[in-house]
Amino acid sequence: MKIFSRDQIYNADRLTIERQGLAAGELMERAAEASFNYIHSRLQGSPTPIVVLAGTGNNGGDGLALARHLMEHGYHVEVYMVQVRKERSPEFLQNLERLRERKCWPELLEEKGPRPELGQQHIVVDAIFGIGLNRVPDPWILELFQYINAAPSFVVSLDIASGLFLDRHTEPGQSVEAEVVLSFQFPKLPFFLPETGSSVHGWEVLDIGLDPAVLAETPAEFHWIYGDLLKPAYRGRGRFAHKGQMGHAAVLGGSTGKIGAVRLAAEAVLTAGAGKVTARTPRSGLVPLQVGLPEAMVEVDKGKDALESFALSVKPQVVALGMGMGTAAATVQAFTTFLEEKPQMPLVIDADGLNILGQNRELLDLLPPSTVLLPHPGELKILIGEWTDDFDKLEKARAFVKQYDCVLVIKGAHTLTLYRELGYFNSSGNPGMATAGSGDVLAGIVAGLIAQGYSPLDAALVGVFLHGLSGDLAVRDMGYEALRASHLIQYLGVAFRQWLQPPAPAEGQQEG
Ligand SMILES: NC(=O)C1=CN([C@@H]2O[C@H](COP(=O)(O)OP(=O)(O)OC[C@H]3O[C@@H](n4cnc5c(N)ncnc54)[C@H](OP(=O)(O)O)[C@@H]3O)[C@@H](O)[C@H]2O)[C@@H](O)CC1
Ligand SMILES: [K+]
Repeated sequence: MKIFSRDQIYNADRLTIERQGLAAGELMERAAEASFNYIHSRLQGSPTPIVVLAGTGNNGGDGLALARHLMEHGYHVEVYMVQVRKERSPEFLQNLERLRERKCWPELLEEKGPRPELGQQHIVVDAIFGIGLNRVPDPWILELFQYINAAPSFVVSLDIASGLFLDRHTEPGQSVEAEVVLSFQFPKLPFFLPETGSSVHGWEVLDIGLDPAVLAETPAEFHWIYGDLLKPAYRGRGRFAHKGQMGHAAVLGGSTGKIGAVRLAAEAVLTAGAGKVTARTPRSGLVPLQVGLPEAMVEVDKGKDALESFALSVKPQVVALGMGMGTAAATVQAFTTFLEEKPQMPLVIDADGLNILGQNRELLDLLPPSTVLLPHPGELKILIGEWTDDFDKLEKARAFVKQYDCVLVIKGAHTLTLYRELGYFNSSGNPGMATAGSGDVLAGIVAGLIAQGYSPLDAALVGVFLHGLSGDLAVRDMGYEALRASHLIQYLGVAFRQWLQPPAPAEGQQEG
């Protein structure tokens, strides 16, 4: 699903009005109706008091229109106009008039004066600012945000949590914290970034019927990725498939005490469907790997505790390297020689492979095109340098991807894959996956998919998604705490099956 920028949203809004011949206020009415339906389907007419806080622009207008629908359905609604500025948008005024016609006179909420009571029983609709926010709000408005955040009420924000900038950094504490954001037509970029995403506990995209042709023809820089979008990338296998056709991946890494990382990655390669895996480790890895993973072929290096050569006697379709590898001088030299000899297959690089690249930056120029790099935030810093905030991080990461023509997978709550000009946020996964070895499993899955013929970008997107889905399925049985990386491999088969199931019929439809 596309994530539009502010200009793109305003443009889609304008073109929809033109192409569909809509009257002024029609889109606002659709946004309000969709928000009403969301709230009404959950409250079912219960006497929960609802406090609507409306700014003076179109986001405020959405709030007023929603208040009208709620009142017409018998809800108890208190409406406040937050005087964020003197000017009022025409559609705000139109909806204010409609409320007054229904004998509702919203109270003005200004710098001075009382604040509404916000108790545990209240639902607060935050319609103070939408995507039009273009400067830091006045101090009294920031205080009002804090007042809302300190209240025990359930906060529903319209379109975006008020105070969050759509396209730049928001300082902590300068926005409303929403239990749920009802986001019109698209999710918004700040939902996915760790610094701002924490003010949005949940979000729902509500369709307000923006013109489908406009949505299709507008290119977006960022996308939100879920399973159905990835299905066309699936490469099935024919009835006559044999292991020689299902691909061969090599996993290079490990050091004494960290052989398990190679074992996890190699096991994930096979569980992701590759026909064969060869693990190359120091000599200390031979016994644990042969015993622990009988399906793997093992090549041992002359180095006892660390890899001293990357020279493989086999010709795999992909090489994954770096997990548990250490950064011993001999290993750095081996990695350098390997890259200087221009490897002819795609590479997947993780962990110490990334640390070595960051500390020997001339090696970055030797990476084959579309190499997949899988940094966690600490490794990312080594690659792209320090960043001041998440937007700065995005900019630096995108410049890095452009310079080195790589697929950069930034691991985190919404793992972000960057390739060429585009970014893809993943939708699966959970905090239980913040556990040792989780990254080794991901690297193995991605390599296993490339071995089977997936492009490096598709392998990264599908791999990240399945890894997260596997975590989501595993957590149902064992909870966050007990989840270990091995479970991610164990549940991978169920994750594949769930991914490939036909979509569930929409509500109200019968399977036929
Ligand atoms: N696009 C769509 O598809 C649809 C959009 N809809 C809704 O419209 C919303 C966008 O509405 P909007 O453009 O009127 O902006 P909004 O956020 O209400 O702000 C109002 C004005 O406040 C101002 N301002 C900015 N910062 C400020 C500050 N710190 N302190 C004080 N003032 C400040 C700034 O004006 P300025 O003062 O710069 O002239 C700004 O224009 C969108 O989020 C969605 O809810 C739906 O109705 C239907 C379809
Ligand atoms: K809002």
